[in-house]
Amino acid sequence: MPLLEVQRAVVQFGGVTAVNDASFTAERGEITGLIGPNGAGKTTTFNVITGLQRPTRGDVFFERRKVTSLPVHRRARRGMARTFQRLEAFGSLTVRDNVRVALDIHRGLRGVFTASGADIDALLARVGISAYAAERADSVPTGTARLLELARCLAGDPKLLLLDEPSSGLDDAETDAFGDLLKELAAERRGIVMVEHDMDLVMAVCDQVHVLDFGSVIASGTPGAIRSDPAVQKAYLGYSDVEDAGDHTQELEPVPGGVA
Ligand SMILES: Nc1ncnc2c1ncn2[C@@H]1O[C@H](COP(=O)(O)OP(=O)(O)OP(=O)(O)O)[C@@H](O)[C@H]1O
Repeated sequence: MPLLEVQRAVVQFGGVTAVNDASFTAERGEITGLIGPNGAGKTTTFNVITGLQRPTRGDVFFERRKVTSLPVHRRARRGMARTFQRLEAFGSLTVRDNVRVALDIHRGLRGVFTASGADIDALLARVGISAYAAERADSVPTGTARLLELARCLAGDPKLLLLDEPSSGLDDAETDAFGDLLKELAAERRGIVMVEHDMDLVMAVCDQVHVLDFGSVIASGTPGAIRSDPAVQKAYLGYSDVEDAGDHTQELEPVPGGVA
């Protein structure tokens, strides 16, 4: 039984169908990629999973239980954590105090109110931002702020991590280290679902990839299968034929002005 199951989700905003009968799963211990061109419905799908958006139709199951109508905080309490495309840390607090607050909130829910320094240090070290501990969160580079978001999520020891474009702002070396960290987190039996535009990262770390286009899941499979899927190449590159796509099949980079 999958950790997460999205079943025939539909989200309509007036006349716009942002998510169109989308079904997919994510497993414990695996990294699942959710990819697709701009406007494909990825963020809306995340909102449906976490409870920010009630689907027009369809359901979400987490650990076999239907959570479609549960509010965000109750899903969080069951073990879902999410980072946002837009950064959410407290800008005027230090990086260290942001992690402290996150730990206090999560532990407070369990009746323990003081985060130990060692726990904070461990989380900062885990995501590789110890050097920034004393800096204000609004003064650190974007990539560091994204890693801070991840540390804040991990403070709750989540079963499912939903990451919205986590590598944006990271340089190549940081992205490689981040990929290794994701694999470690998955090896701890967490499920990870990642919306990500960096196809090299997606191809390197994901166990399964689901491709959204105009709100529909047009392909699901391993990175290798996805890369050679003609429907995916068409959505990303405007090619309908694998042969036509030529060397671009290795890249899967969205074309500027392509499907939006
Ligand atoms: N609150 C809203 N009201 C109306 N339309 C919306 C709303 N939110 C999203 N949409 C529309 O739904 C579609 C899917 O948007 P969504 O942000 O989920 O796509 P996305 O795949 O995350 O895009 P991106 O890669 O650019 O972040 C788009 O056409 C978008 O304009």
